[in-house]
Amino acid sequence: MQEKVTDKIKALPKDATYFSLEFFPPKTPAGLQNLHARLDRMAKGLRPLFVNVTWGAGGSTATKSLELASLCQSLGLTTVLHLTCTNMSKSVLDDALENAKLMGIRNVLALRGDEPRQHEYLDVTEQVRNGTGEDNSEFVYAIDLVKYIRKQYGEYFAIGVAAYPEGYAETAYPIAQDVARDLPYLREKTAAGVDFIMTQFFYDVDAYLSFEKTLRNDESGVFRDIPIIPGLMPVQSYQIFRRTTKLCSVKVPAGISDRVESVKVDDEMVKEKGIQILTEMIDKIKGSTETSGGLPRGFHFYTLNLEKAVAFIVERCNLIPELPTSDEVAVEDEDDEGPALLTVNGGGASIPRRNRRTSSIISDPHNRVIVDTVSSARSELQAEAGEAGVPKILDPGSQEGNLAISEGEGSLGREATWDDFPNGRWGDARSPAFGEIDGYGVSLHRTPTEALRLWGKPTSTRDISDLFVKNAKGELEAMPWSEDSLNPESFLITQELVKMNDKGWWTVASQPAVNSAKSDHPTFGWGPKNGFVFQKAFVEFFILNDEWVELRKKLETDGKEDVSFYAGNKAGEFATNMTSDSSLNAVTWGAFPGKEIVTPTIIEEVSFRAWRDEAFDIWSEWQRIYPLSSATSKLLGELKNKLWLVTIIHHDFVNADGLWKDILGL
Ligand SMILES: Cc1cc2nc3c(=O)[nH]c(=O)nc-3n(C[C@H](O)[C@H](O)[C@H](O)COP(=O)(O)OP(=O)(O)OC[C@H]3O[C@@H](n4cnc5c(N)ncnc54)[C@H](O)[C@@H]3O)c2cc1C
Ligand SMILES: NC(=O)c1ccc[n+]([C@@H]2O[C@H](COP(=O)([O-])OP(=O)(O)OC[C@H]3O[C@@H](n4cnc5c(N)ncnc54)[C@H](O)[C@@H]3O)[C@@H](O)[C@H]2O)c1
Repeated sequence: MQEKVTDKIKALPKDATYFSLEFFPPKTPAGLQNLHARLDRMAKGLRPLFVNVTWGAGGSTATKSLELASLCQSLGLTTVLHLTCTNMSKSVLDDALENAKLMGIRNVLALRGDEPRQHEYLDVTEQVRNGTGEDNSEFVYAIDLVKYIRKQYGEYFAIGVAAYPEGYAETAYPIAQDVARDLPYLREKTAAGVDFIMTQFFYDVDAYLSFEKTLRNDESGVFRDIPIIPGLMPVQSYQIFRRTTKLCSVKVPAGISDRVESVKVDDEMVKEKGIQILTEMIDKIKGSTETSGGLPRGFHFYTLNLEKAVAFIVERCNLIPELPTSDEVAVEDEDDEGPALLTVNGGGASIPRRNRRTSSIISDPHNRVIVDTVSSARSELQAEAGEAGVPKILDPGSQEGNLAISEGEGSLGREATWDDFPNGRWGDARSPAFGEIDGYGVSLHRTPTEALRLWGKPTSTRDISDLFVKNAKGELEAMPWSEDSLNPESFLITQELVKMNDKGWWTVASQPAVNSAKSDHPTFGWGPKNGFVFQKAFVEFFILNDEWVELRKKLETDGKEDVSFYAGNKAGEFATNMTSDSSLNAVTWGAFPGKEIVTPTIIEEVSFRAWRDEAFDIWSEWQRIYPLSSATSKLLGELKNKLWLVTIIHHDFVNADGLWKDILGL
């Protein structure tokens, strides 16, 4: 039976610090396998007090979230399962709570999720999935979930809720974020039986401390001695920083934004600056004891399933707890479940020992490197031991070794942090971070009001083409598939994108070819200084079935030598000209002094398939903002069944016009 996080916090000395790590269910099976290794390493090297597992709004990740929660439990990590309550069947909720209990989970973060949808917006399949046949209208706000869990499970679960230090951002209504407006609701929600509060991330520490003070001094007294755990988002990359702060309406104080902006073309420097910024933020919060409620200070990290930045931050801030004494640690046997660890005495170099269960991921090329490294490192170790003539002492704790690996030290560290440059969300599908920005599931990232403002009520394919054309010209800031405006590099191919969209080949992603640019190039640059970066042109777009049949013939004859393509539709049909399902296409790569070639963007079948499903779900998400009987809902519903999503990669990156002129005939 696992512990409640509140009991673990209570057991700490009052002046102690602790931290928690949040993970989301990876999009691909390989991502989950790699997260397993990562979680294991972070559990041993960083020793968080607990971990959180996110939940896709509307129950969209129900199975995967429970799977990940179970993995965390199996690694001995105290787990907080997030749960949302709107737009999903009560039976999904009941199953989740029951499964959580069966797994021994004692902690739930009770959330609302998206705004509840009205009946006239739900189609039949949705009504079945959402259980609108069963009445789930009792769930409108998170407080309803808190009350429900208390009613059904008494004190079994420790219940946490979300709070917003800068005020809740509700773009559906034209009102500014306002802590004072939220306060009565947060008070009521907390009084309904809440044990701890976790906050939205922020970069403005003064705003956070003022929020904390407001809560502690609230005359109701409900916040006086409840754990309030500030949320922190490490700066993983410039793009992710920009995107997440914008999506969550998080303010960035000028001092912080200047520091990140000043190094934005150097990914390593961005990460390093981010580590410094977070370290300073944590130190300031640690130093502010008068609003801590007399409780140990906790910090919650939104990891985005990456490890390097978090490992550095918790180490620099001295948040990693001491190891238990040696008699509390059981020595793991080679046949045990879970990787055991070998450490050279006092040397800080640790070597994960593979066991049967983890051997299945050896088929992954990245992990193959790990295994090779392990065996060579092991023989080095043996040789060393032989020369010295004394056997090395095993240290199964090996916190330092794991920490060094999480921070990227040595060849094992390079393998642990191989996905540390996720340029855009869509790096390598084997990365646990692949394809996500918050782990809350498929979303328009817009409220219905905002979506209507942007995209209106299209009733014909011409209307849809017009929206895509405006987006390609930079006149419309977002489309359902591209939540941000196009990157400056896309303006090199504006004419081509406009032509495609105008003829109804609706583009959602693209890049021009680049036959080498300096890594600090204002438009194409990324990665560390003094490097050179390259790109193959690619374009991804929706196309109507009949036109795809024609285009495919052309690709298979004219383009045979120079292009790879992947195509798929909502019904699950799939087409490619690649001969093996394991072949991949590096479309962006960089050569940097002292480093192997870095390939941050890879297009391959597994990532295409994962994205294809999501891309068609986004059509459904868009459709859902219109009443079911409306012409727009009908149009979007029909279109998603008639379209193919196609990605075409042009390999001859020296010929910058090749894709657009020779292949697509634009
Ligand atoms: C730490 C954290 C973790 C999260 N994890 C997830 C996750 O795993 N999956 C996911 O989908 N989302 C997650 N979210 C996002 C969350 O679901 C959304 O922000 C959601 O829109 C609001 O959820 P809530 O629980 O804060 O809602 P609520 O507490 O219901 O509040 C929502 C808004 O309604 C207002 N309100 C509350 N009660 C009333 C009332 N009676 N009358 C009028 N207004 C009221 C509140 O002031 C607030 O403005 C997370 C957010 C945070 C901060
Ligand atoms: N083929 C795959 O395997 C795969 C997998 C996942 C995601 N994706 C694509 O990546 C996109 C999001 O990933 P990201 O966050 O890394 O992308 P991003 O937002 O960084 O965009 C990638 C590139 O596409 C350009 N772009 C954006 N919107 C466009 C549009 N409407 N038309 C033409 N070009 C556009 C951007 O300017 C940028 O250069 C998805 O929309 C999807 O199309 C592809």
